[in-house]
Amino acid sequence: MMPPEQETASITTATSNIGPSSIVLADWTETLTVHAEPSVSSVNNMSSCSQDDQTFQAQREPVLSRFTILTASLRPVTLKFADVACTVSLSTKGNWLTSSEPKSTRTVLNGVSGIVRPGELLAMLGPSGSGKTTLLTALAGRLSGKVSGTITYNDQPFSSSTKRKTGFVTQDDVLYPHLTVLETLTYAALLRLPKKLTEEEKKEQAEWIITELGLSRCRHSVVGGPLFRGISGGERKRVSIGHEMLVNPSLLLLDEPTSGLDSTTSQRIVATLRGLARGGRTVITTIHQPSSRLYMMFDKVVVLSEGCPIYSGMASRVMEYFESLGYSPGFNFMNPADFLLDLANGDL
Ligand SMILES: Nc1ncnc2c1ncn2[C@@H]1O[C@H](COP(=O)(O)OP(=O)(O)OP(=O)(O)O)[C@@H](O)[C@H]1O
Repeated sequence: MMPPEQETASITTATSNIGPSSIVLADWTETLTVHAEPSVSSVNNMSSCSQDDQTFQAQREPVLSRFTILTASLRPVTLKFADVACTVSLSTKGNWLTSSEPKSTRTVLNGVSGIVRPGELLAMLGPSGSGKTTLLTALAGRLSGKVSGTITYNDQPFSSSTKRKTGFVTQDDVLYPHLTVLETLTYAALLRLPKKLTEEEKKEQAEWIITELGLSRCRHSVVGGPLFRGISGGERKRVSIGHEMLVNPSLLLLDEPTSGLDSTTSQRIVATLRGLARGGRTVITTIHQPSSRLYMMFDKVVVLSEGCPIYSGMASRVMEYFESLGYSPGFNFMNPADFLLDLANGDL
């Protein structure tokens, strides 16, 4: 049921809001702007991936030199995945509860394909257990050995260079509960940024992230943990995203960045991700049940049902595609994400 990728249209949609000078990330309490990024045309005119990247890079350089150290290291990544499958072993040996059983396997992903270019935000949708996290982990290069199919980054296999360009925000973030937001990001900056930067420059980058992600109000609050209260869930997610943003990843993958958050905070986080994508990054996120407002911010979606793709392509074309197959929502104004989840659950 998966349609072919329709790339020409996707690029136009994905980049239509890119401005030449600055990008508003999200409407947090502070005014948030991110440095100048590539012009619309630099991404719109892409024809092949490698050519895309060269054009993109060439047009970025003069602009980048005016901005932060973080932006200057950006290297666009085009991620392609084809026929990705993953099988896991279920039981290997018996224990005192169960008798010894023959080794069995389960296919948790099967035949998933897609492409995400710099400037695009791709969302993976599907019911719980459909394989979203597994696919995200595979795309982050963290499932080697268990995955078949092809996953390439600028037409190359995963490498240590790709790893350096990749940020991965997991569902269960690991942050030190006793540190404040400022301390968390400053220590991360001191440890993770290149040695060629001075301590002052590294601290500046941590400050920059705090402003960009609207964390100024809670900069001196402790992160907290299960045993004592700290910052809110949404702020915590933003600290985790900031932690990965510090190394200015060209490829950013996030597992459920909006889980447990109210719709306004979720919208701000997705707007931030979209802003990061518009800055020339390739951004991929899993998401459970996005509202229609969130759905509209996605450039592309991959919809999984029991590990199999039922759609991979432009977010804006999904209804049109399923209507052409004879599936349509019962009424006019249905959230596309709800419709897709009903389909993936086999409820339509
Ligand atoms: N190593 C493993 N061993 C056994 N089963 C696994 C393993 N990894 C994944 N699975 C199974 O694969 C399926 C897909 O898991 P995955 O975490 O990718 O789903 P998901 O769509 O992200 O779910 P959720 O939305 O609930 O987080 C699940 O049924 C899970 O139990």
